[in-house]
Amino acid sequence: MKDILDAIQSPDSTPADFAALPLPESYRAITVHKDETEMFAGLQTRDKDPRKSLHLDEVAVPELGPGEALVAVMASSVNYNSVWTSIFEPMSTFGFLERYGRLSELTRRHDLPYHIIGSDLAGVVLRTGPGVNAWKPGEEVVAHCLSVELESSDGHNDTMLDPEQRIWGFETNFGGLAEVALVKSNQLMPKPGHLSWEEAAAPGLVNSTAYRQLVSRNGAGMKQGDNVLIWGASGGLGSYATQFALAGGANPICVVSSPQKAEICRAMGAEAIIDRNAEGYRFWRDEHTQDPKEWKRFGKRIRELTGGEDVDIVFEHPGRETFGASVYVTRKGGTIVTCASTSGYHHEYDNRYLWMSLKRIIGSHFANYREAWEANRLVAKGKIHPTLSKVYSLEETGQAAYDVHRNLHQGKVGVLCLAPEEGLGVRDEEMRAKHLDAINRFRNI
Ligand SMILES: C/C=C/C(=O)SCCNC(=O)CCNC(=O)[C@H](O)C(C)(C)COP(=O)(O)OP(=O)(O)OC[C@H]1O[C@@H](n2cnc3c(N)ncnc32)[C@H](O)[C@@H]1OP(=O)(O)O
Ligand SMILES: NC(=O)C1=CN([C@@H]2O[C@H](COP(=O)(O)OP(=O)(O)OC[C@H]3O[C@@H](n4cnc5c(N)ncnc54)[C@H](OP(=O)(O)O)[C@@H]3O)[C@@H](O)[C@H]2O)C=CC1
Repeated sequence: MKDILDAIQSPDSTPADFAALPLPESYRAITVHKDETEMFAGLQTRDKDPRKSLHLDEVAVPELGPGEALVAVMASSVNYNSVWTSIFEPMSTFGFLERYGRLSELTRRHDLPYHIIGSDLAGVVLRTGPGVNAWKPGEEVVAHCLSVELESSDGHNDTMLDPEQRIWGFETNFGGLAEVALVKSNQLMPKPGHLSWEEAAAPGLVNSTAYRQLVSRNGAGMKQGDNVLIWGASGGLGSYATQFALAGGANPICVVSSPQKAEICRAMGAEAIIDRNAEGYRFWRDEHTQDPKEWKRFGKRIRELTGGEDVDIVFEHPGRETFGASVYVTRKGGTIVTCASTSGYHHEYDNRYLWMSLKRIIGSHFANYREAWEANRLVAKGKIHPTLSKVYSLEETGQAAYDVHRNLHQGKVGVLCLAPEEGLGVRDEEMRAKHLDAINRFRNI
């Protein structure tokens, strides 16, 4: 592993040097264990502690198949799907690995008693499998997390519709929170040269998801001037949705839960901000009953901020807690676009406000190949910036996931894998200098 790191850090290394480097037999990786899936039985969701279930293990390097690449991972990031994996909710991810393992001789590799997690990476290609021509050892890359087989025509127009669509590092093994990762080569994209390893690893999953959900015609198809209500506007998804809204000439109405988070949204350029904590919205009177008066109070607040307009789009992900309010405050003909249900997946809303006002609910999930590429291109062009706040070592991944689980973080939380320190891997200092303030906006707050 040391030789690999030395090659990555040497400016003189050539593709041939990388191709000639022997692969290690094993590497360090963050895992959950199949024999521990019941460890939190009986606990409330918030009390399930990722620090207890996430392990740092030495694991074997997987066999490389056709169309695949092994990547030396310099940095990764924590996504909420890793939190779900670590607390075994809504189900253990080992069921996904077993199902994938049944697909073919080659996919059987994924069905192991340990699951190497992580759905983002920035690093360097070490080896490519047969049939890979577009990528070579030594190339600096990021990887998006869409894994598809594309054997069915269902996914040939929109790769998210492939019946064998999976999220790498969540529904497949050999993810990015590790020193080495196995990906399909069409997950690879060029690493933006003006970013460090940990900055480059931060946007991938959430940036691509927010792009499809908000910008793409497969999602809400946001246009100039749209009022966009963004829940968790300084969080993982929300910090990119806010940037897309601002960059696309829309008007984000950012919902956050503290003055500090409100300040971050202001620093990004948003003006309409709601501190849901300070304003004390209680959309649920009790576990079973919502309070439409609170929906209305929330709607009035939005109208105050927009000069009397309702929102064209709601960028939804909290789910049960907020969904009734989201449907209510959407304008006639508007769109609620949802990609998650952090607070509960059984939503309740008053359907009269949906059908009588001709609103639409759109389900959105990650991004297709093209959308992920377009989202990465915007980062590479300095139009969208990483929202990295804090960086942990690989050993500390449990703590990093705990922070995200307990909503103690801002934006994105990074993890150094092979990178010995922060700030390495920048290749375009001139471009970086132009965007430095924006790149550092979330740091250490
Ligand atoms: C990029 C980052 C993303 C995120 O962070 S997202 C947030 C994290 N993700 C989640 O929380 C989602 C986790 N996944 C799940 O909870 C489950 O994954 C799903 C609920 C999505 C699906 O459940 P399942 O049990 O895996 O799938 P089924 O489709 O219900 O299949 C079970 C059996 O039911 C059959 N079936 C499906 N649809 C129908 C139908 N319409 N009529 C009759 N049968 C149906 C299937 O074929 C299959 O059958 P057979 O077991 O024999 O293979
Ligand atoms: N389908 C897909 O492709 C994807 C789905 N997801 C899912 O989306 C969800 C969010 O992910 P991500 O943005 O990375 O997570 P983060 O935790 O980084 O951000 C979410 C933000 O939502 C806000 N929030 C949380 N709970 C509530 C609530 N009950 N009511 C209102 N606001 C709330 C919080 O902001 P504040 O406290 O400031 O209001 C929080 O910071 C997760 O469930 C994740 O699994 C994520 C990426 C892709």
